[in-house]
Amino acid sequence: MTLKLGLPSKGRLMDKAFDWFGDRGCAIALSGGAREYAAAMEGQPDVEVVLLSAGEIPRELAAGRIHLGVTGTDMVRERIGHWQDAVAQIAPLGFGQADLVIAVPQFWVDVTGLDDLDAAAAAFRAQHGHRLRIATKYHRLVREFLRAAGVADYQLVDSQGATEGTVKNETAEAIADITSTGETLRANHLRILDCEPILRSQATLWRARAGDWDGGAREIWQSLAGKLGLDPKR
Ligand SMILES: Nc1ncnc2c1ncn2[C@@H]1O[C@H](COP(=O)(O)OP(=O)(O)OP(=O)(O)O)[C@@H](O)[C@H]1O
Ligand SMILES: O=P(O)(O)OC[C@H]1O[C@H](OP(=O)(O)OP(=O)(O)O)[C@H](O)[C@@H]1O
Repeated sequence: MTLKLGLPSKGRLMDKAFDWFGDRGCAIALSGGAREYAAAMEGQPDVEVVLLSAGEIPRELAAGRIHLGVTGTDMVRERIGHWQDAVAQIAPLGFGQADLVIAVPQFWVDVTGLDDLDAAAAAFRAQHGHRLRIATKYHRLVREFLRAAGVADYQLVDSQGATEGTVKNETAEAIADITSTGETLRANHLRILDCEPILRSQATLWRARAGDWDGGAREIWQSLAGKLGLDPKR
């Protein structure tokens, strides 16, 4: 029996996740070449490191195919309905911080807050005969947020990457995406709406509620949690 730990398979999130475990005495290293999606935790043959797309880790956790996983809060909340029923949040990891925000063109000088967006959306529909388009990959989170804010006259258009470019490309009037430094938004002449972010996200260690925990995985996790200084009961 092994404990399956899902980690992001590339980029900053992978490097920082490896560092986080390494800093706590559980070094993880790629076990094949740099391009082979294989890694192992030193001295822990009972922990199987599974490298996955950050966006797919929520699904694997929810299905119980991995016991533990590292991915952003945004990914879990967007991709798992009733996420608390499917996963337990073990610990925020202190990296991958980013805010999910709504941004509009800088030249929309009359639109600063959510009320203005609502008004602009109604005016847009009256003028153009279709709803204002907001490009995003965070459909669930944006819908919930705008419903709570009373903004209804919009439509979401799916954008799985380069979302900030959709306004210039005229496939959307506004966007909702993750930002950390704000550079990508500024470079694309967009301005964040003056309101709380939809979500403040960071990389987090999650535990699957489903899956096979009884054949030894629970004990491996309890031992690993001790090494990592985490609460094994979470
Ligand atoms: N600029 C950023 N700064 C910090 N964290 C970020 C930034 N952009 C994205 N993230 C976080 O990184 C995680 C992965 O996001 P992203 O959408 O970039 O996945 P990806 O790189 O496309 O990965 P994959 O394609 O493998 O799913 C998310 O939790 C997200 O919040
Ligand atoms: O506020 P900033 O510091 O400019 O960061 C924001 C950018 O970072 C993420 O993109 P990433 O580089 O991860 O690539 P992606 O767009 O392909 O997901 C996100 O989608 C933004 O585009």
